[in-house]
Order: sequence, then C-alpha cells, then structure tokens
Amino acid sequence: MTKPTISSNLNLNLTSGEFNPGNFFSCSFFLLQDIQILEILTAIIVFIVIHSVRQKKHHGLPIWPVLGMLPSLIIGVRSNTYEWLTDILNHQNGTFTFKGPWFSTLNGIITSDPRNLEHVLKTKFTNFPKGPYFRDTVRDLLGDGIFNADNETWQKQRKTASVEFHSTKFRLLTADSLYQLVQSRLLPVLEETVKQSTAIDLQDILLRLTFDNVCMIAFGVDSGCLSLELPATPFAKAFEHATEATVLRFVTPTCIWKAMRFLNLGGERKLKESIKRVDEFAENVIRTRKKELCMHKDEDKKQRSDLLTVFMKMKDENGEAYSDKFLRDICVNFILAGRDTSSVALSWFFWLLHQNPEVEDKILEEIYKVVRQRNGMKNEEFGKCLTFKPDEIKKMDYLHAALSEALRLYPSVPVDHKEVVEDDIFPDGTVLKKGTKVIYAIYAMGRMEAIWGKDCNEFKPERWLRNNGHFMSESVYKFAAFNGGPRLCLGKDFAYYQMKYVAATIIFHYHVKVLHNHPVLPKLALTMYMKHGIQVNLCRREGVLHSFKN
Ligand code: HEM
Repeated sequence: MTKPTISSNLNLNLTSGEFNPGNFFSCSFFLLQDIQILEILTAIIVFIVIHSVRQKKHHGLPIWPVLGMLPSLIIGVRSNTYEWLTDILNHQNGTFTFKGPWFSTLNGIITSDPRNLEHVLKTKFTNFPKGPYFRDTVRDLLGDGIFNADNETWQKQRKTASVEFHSTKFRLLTADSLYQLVQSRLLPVLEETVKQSTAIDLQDILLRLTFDNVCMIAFGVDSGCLSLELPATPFAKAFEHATEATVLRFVTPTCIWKAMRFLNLGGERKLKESIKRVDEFAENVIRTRKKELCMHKDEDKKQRSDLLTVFMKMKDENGEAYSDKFLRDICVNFILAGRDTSSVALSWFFWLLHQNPEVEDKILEEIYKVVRQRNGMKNEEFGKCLTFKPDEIKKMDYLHAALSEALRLYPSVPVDHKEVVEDDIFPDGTVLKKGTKVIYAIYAMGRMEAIWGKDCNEFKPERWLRNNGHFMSESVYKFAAFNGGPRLCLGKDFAYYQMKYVAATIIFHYHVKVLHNHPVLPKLALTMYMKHGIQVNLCRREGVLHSFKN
C-alpha cells in the first residue's frame, strides 16, 4: 500500500466536501506522521552538521554519524589522494586515526612519524605483520607471494630470494640482461622517435623495459614488450588494471567489495578478468619451464639462475615440489616488485628534471667526468661512448642523489600496511589495540617539514651529498621508499643500478622535453604510476654517437 502524501490527504477531504470521521482520523494520522518524519529528518541534519563541525575541530576530519570519515575519504580519493593525506598528517603532527562507516572494517591508524615507522618495521617487527585484512584484500592478485606473506611463508621466500639476489651469478645475469635491453632495444626505440620527430610516452617505454628486464631475471624469459613496433602488451596491461582494481578495495568497505566480487559486478568483474590474464601468462611460463627442466638434456638450461628455476628446484616442508599455484604467486609478486617500481620512479625523475634543468646539467657534467676518467680516453672518442661499465655507474654520486630525491618526493610505493597482533603503544603515544590496521604514508613522509625542513617540497639532490660530493644515505625510517627492517626491499641495490644505468644512458644521449600542458598526475594504484603517462620529445645531444645496433 502506498502511503498518502500531505497534499493527497488534504485533497481527499477538501474536494469530497464530506466529513468522514474515519477519513479525518486516518488523514490526520498520516499528516501528523509526515510532520514528525520531517521534524526527525531536520533534527538529524542539524545533528550531523553540528556534530561534524565539532569533530572537525577535534580530529581534523569530520566524523559523520554512521558514515564516519568515509565522505572525506571519497572526496580525497577523487582529488589527489596522496596530497590529501599529506595535508591531514601535516595538520595532525604525523599520526591520525581514520574512522570508517559503522558497518565496515575501514578503520585504522595512519602515520608518517619516523619513530613509529622504526617501531613497526624493526623494533616490534613480529607485532606488525601484513595481517589478515591486507592478505585477504590482495590475495586474489598476489596469492601467497612474498609481498603478501607473513611468518614462515614469507621467511622461506625471503631466504631463498635473498641468497639468490646476492649471488655473483645473479648479479651478472641482471647486469647483462639490462645491458642487452638498453643497447639493443631502448636506444633504438628512442632513436626512432627522434628520426620520426614523434612524441612518446616515456612511462610506457620504461614500463616495457623493466618488464622485459624483470621477466628475464625472475623467469629467464624474454617477454619482448620493448621493440620498435611497441607491440600491444595485454599481460602488462592486465597486470596494471589488476593492481588498480585491487587498491580500490582498500578504500571500499570489505562487505561491499566482497558482495560485488560475489555478484561479479563493476570493478570486481574487471579485476577477475585481469587476474585471469595474469594467471594465463604465469601458468604458461611455469608450464614451459617445467617441460624444459624435465625433458631437455641441455645442462645449460638446468643451470639457469633465474628465480623461477631456483624455486622450482626447492621442496616444501613435506618434501614435495612447490605447487604451480605457489610458483604462480612467486612469479606475480616478483613482477610487481621489479616492473612497476623502478619504471615509475624513473618517470617521476624525468618529470622533475624537466622542471629543474640545473639538476640535469649537473648530472651531465658528472657523466662526462666519469667517462673522461676512462683509461686512455681521447677527447675525440668521447662521443663514441655508448654504454657505461658497472664501476662507472657506481661513481655517479650526484645521479644517485637525484634519484633518491625523486623517490623521496614520488616514492614508487606511496603507502604500506601492517596489522597489530597484540595491544601496543607507538613512540608518539598513540594507543594501538590488537587488530588495528596501521598505514604508513611514505609519500607524506617525503613531504613533511618536520622531517626534511622548510624546503621539503623542493627537488634538491644536494641534501643527499656530503661536503666531498659523496652520496650520504638517510635512515630508512625517514626515507622509507624501500621499506626498512627485515622486510627491506630485496631489490634495492639492483634497482639503483638499473635506474642509474638507464637514466645515465638516456641523459647522455638525449635531452628529454615534456610536452607543454601534458597533465602529470599520480594514479591511485599499488605503485605510483602517472595517470596519463608522460609525453615527451627527445632532442639529441650534439657530438654523441647515435647509431645503435638493433
Ligand atoms: C625504485 C625501485 C624500487 C622501490 C622503490 C622498491 C620498494 C619496495 C618496498 C617499499 C618494499 C616493501 C613492500 C612491502 O613489504 O609491502 C619492497 C619490497 C620488495 N622489493 Fe622492492 N622496490 C624497488 C625495486 C625492486 C626491484 C627491481 C626488485 C626485484 C627485482 C625488488 C624486489 C623486492 C622484493 C622481493 C620485496 C619483498 C621484500 C619482503 O617482503 O621481504 N624491488 N620494495
């Protein structure tokens, strides 16, 4: 039965011209009821407004009845989430409590205080695992891989990968693979765009490069993403979509994204499709490698030093080989670790160079100085230098500082997450109850006056240099781009080598000019992609040889 409205009640009486006590009472009842509803609604609105204004004074963000801070979060997510978070943390002395809707698990402590970070990542490491909330949210994509594992599952992957990462064989493989890719793919692709006088999306080129590189070192496979034709990369795209859709789960009440997953709706449907494509790629690599290891008598192939082969030869606690699913998880996690992180860092680095040409000049000066130190290098041969040796890359302190500075302002992993096992208390006095989610805002940390001083928003590589010009590292709890403590990034040394090698090669050969008015904005994803990439034109440097083998 539809409930009469105020006007329909009145019409009923006035137009009929009759007095019907039954009608009169029922109409008055509905009239009274409607007026009460209006009053109640008005009271609720007034309450919300007063309440939110009061809370704003108290916590920096309004806490709405039922919805908590969700409306502010939605507004923040729609603008620049990282800037929004930085602003709040700056006003809250580095730590604040986020309260989500009553019916959700969207609550947690967000911090950018280095003392708290050290507490989480080192001092009380075992009390702050990734935890069930994080693992549940990213499990569909990352499974039980290293990024999403705690305790023994994490330890065994960390141990194996760590031994591998520090082996000479692996170092040679990574350096050789990078050299090949830069010389025979990156430089020809860049040179082609100069010949054609076309603009390119540098982020896309770098993502292709690091994807090929990580596939080579993690699986010993040439994925062929970077070539003159710039082929479609359905797997890489699926991977990007999957990380994006996964991160949306963190800002959506769990019950809602779970319901959407169950009903296969919206972003969850997209996520499922993307993960399917990711799985197909990983399964294909694993199947091929298994066949190769079983059937080929070729000892060279058995001696491979890529991570997948190493994990395939290992046994689990029951003496069984790892399942294909677990191997898939390992693959996907290493792609995430190695592909997006260095490429997005390099993209932001070139964006910062574009805005700070004096830094580019200093890097170029350093490169020239290092190259000129080569034994017997004559001035006229200088332009023929096509590549750099590992020990030359090591000498580039200013470049190292400039890349660190780029990572301070644009960390590839902008926020990270832990969960409290037992009640605890942060060094800044924040009380942590068992099960609380802790988010550390790495992006915000890089832009806090309290940590970096008044010039915190400026791009100043010099802040990383000692008086003698040598690079000086910072505490990992202050500069958390590579995480810290037992879960410090395993690929940190390799990442610096890779970024320095690629940056030095590009800068030595070309001046990178970002297209005027190209919008450069961060995207909300697990790693900090540029939302619209970075469209650039390249200009050759005079006097440098530009004919590359392809
Ligand atoms: C600029 C480049 C890079 C940055 C900024 C970076 C940053 C990070 C961060 C923040 C973490 C911690 C993630 C977490 O626990 O949630 C991490 C972990 C890790 N990174 Fe990197 N990374 C970079 C490059 C690489 C590369 C190139 C590799 C390997 C090829 C790599 C391998 C790993 C691995 C295996 C872990 C997991 C460590 C663990 O949980 O024990 N990273 N990295």
